[in-house]
Formats: sequence, structure tokens, C-alpha cells
Amino acid sequence: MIVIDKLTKKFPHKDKKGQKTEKTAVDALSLHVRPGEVFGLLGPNGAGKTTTIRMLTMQLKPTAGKIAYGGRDIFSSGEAQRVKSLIGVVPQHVNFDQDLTVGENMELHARLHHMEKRERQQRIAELLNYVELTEVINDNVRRLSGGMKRRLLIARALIHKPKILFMDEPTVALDPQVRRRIWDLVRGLAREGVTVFLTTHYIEEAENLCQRVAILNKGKLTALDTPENFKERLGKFTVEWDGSEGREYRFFGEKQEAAAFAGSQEAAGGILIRPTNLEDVFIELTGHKGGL
Ligand SMILES: Nc1ncnc2c1ncn2[C@@H]1O[C@H](COP(=O)(O)OP(=O)(O)OP(=O)(O)O)[C@@H](O)[C@H]1O
Repeated sequence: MIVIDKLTKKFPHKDKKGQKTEKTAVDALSLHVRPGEVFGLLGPNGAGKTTTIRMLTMQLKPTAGKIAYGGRDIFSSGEAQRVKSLIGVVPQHVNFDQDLTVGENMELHARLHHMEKRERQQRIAELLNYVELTEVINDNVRRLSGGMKRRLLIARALIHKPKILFMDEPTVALDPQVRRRIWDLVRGLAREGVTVFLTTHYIEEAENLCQRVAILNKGKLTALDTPENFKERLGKFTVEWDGSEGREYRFFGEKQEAAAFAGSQEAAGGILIRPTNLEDVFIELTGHKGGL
């Protein structure tokens, strides 16, 4: 179980006049993630997602608050090694050793985890097979496509069989086909009992992949629920039409209510009744359009 309690990060900041002040990137965030869950942290740019992941992966110390895995505070003394073996990290930006091959990059990471030679070789072969990169084991990492690099990042993060996998924007800038392949990999991991904590600003990703989603806005937890419950709470049916300032939206619990409302708006252009999606929820809660 991941327990996050009033987690806060403030950075030194200079205001417009050049005066020293502080910027709160993460503001008293509290939530739990269950073992084996795929949990999504969704939010617009600058919401504090990366800062949260960096604290969860011990790359950054919180200003206040607590993080515990299996009931133990990750920042208490003597915990670093336990946490390192418990977690795997897929960073937002590719950070391979550019002069090495795919296999050598994996090998380097396995050595960092003090794995023995035979175990290393076996695990590297198994993982490259899992992410379908066996054929490029001897290629320099520079030669990989964006999607292949992402899959290699995932394989590398799994080298020591972590119980919790953190993924920061795992499919950013990938085409939809590659994105779906990565989603399949994540689902497979969850089936094997790995807890996956991911950040994304792709609504579709959260909706398709995550059992529960937390919406972060300006560092604060705005809402937390399953994608289904979010949609149900807003109203499962959406009526949208061309208003005076762009598209307008109304949400309804029952299809008949939506149809009756749409009927009463006959004069409006482009009227449409459709199922509510997580993007509608996101816009209602944050005022931002997602996926940008
Ligand atoms: N090292 C830092 N020093 C100062 N401010 C920072 C630092 N890192 C992040 N911030 C600020 O904290 C806020 C949250 O940033 P963060 O990168 O966590 O957001 P994000 O939700 O991951 O955004 P994106 O989707 O753009 O990656 C932003 O206002 C950012 O400018």
C-alpha cells in the first residue's frame, strides 16, 4: 500500500518584481494506492505531477508531509535501500547511456541493482522478449524509434522485479498505436500484481488504463474516483451544441432527460447527444482541456 499524507513541496521562486518568495508545486496531497492497482494522477501542465513522482521515487525531498510504502516512511533513516529494491521508475525523459547498445544499457542497470551474472542475463533476455526488443539487443539506443525507447525504459525499470512501478507520462509524444501497445504492457504488469502509479495529461490514457484517477490542479487534489463514478456523478449523458462562445455542454443522468433537453434546443446548431467521457469531467473540474 502506498500512503501519501499531506505531501507538500515548495520551491524557491522570484516574483515579477524579483522578490524572493515560494511556489507551492504540491499542496498537502493525501491519497492511498492499493496493491496491484493502476492509479493515475491526471492534471494540466504545471499541476505538480512530476514533482509528486519525484518525491515518491526519492529524487526530491518533500517540504512537509509523509510517504509510506508497506507502512514505513520512505524518508526515515535506513529505508533508502529497501525503497530502491521495491520501486521501478520510468522517467518522463529518455535517459539512456547514448553510447551503449540496448543490451548494454540493460546490463548497466542490472549491475546497479547488484544482480549476479546469470540472473542478469536471464532477466534481460526475458524482459527484452516481453517488450519485443530482442532483435535490437545489439543496436545502439540512438537508433531506436520513440516507441522502442519507451518500451526499453519500461524493461529497464523492471529489471529487479519491483513491486511498484512509477511512470511519468509513459506515452507522451507517441502515436496512438504505440500508446496502445504500452497500455497492454501496463495491464499485463498489473495482472502480475505490480502496483502502477502513472501520471498523464492524456484523458484517454487515464480512462482506459486506470482503476482510479486523482485529478491534480495547481498542486491540490481536486477529486479522486474511478473513471466510471466520475462520469456517473457528472451525468452519464452529455448534450452539446454550438453556443454563442463556442461549444456548450449540459450533463444528464438519464437518456430521456438528455433527449428532452436536446428537443427543447432544436434551434441550436450542431446539437449532439453522447455518452459523457472523462474529458468532460476533467474540463468541469479543472477548467482546462486535456491532452494538450
Ligand atoms: N526545480 C524546480 N524549481 C522551481 N520550480 C519548479 C521546479 N520543478 C517544478 N517547479 C514548478 O512546480 C510546478 C509544478 O511542476 P511539475 O513539473 O510538477 O508539473 P507537471 O504537472 O508535471 O507539469 P507537466 O505536465 O508540464 O510536466 C510548476 O509551476 C513548475 O514550474
